[in-house]
Amino acid sequence: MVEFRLGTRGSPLALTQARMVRAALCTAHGWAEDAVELVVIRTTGDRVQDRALAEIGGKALWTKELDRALLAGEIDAAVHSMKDVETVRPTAIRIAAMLPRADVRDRLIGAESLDDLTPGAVVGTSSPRRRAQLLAVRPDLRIVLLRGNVETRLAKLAAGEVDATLLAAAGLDRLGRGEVGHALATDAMLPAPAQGAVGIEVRADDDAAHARVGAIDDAATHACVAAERALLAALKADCHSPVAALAALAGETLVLRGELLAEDGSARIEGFVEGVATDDLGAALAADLLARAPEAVRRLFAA
Ligand SMILES: NCc1[nH]cc(CCC(=O)O)c1CC(=O)O
Repeated sequence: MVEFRLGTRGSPLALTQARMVRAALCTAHGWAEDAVELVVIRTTGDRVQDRALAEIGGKALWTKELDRALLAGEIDAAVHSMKDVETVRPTAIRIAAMLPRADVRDRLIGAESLDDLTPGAVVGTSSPRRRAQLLAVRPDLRIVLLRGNVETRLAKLAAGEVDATLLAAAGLDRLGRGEVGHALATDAMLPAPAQGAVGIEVRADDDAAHARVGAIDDAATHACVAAERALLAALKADCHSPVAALAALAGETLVLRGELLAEDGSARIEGFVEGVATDDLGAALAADLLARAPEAVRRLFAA
């Protein structure tokens, strides 16, 4: 008997993550696997493959159709890569849980390290953050747009369309491609806010779904990702902004690192704050970074 309907995108990574959520729910509640039905929903981001996502209009590319299904009662919860979830969500929807976070790092594929990329190498990415971070250390690189799901990007690399690319370790690992590429230390390449985290959203008024999903929440991941998202929110930025952030918990203390970049990598402002995990940390770090950013960078944010 179906106890719970879980909405997900249909990409191989999304499906893998949805299956992980299903397994966690079944374990937590003693359900058989068929108690959780996976409902595949196609999003704008899945449909439009030929343009930079930032161009399509940015917001809600991966969430709008799942939001609609959730609010219409067609699904009880929606699974997302938290990295792709806007900071401002409909008030009728809330994040009920996050799975334990995976490897947060980016992997470089096509060279052993950033230093090993040949002069003028062509690196494919559709992420303004990765583009800016690459150019900050290697202004000689040619950064070109590379889109598609993880397997598509790897195929384009294999076909010689680009010399190298960067992908999240989390996605590669979850797809069983853990052998691909070389992980970059977070000091060299701070990840995107919420990278490696899978979140589950429910309707704000659905207390039953909230309780069921809340049972699988990883509190440490949730606190760290909330802090990273608070920084992004305070900057009025989104996943198409040249912003990196990573939080870590040491006991009760949360350390939030962040980075703003000029789109061409010509400026890079880094900082960190620490304290009790609240939204104030993100706001404090945003204010500090903006205060130290040159006008050309500040203009990109908090507009
Ligand atoms: N923006 C696409 C996206 N959203 C989540 C992941 C990977 C999994 C994750 O970071 O949680 C990816 C691909 C990538 O950046 O390599």
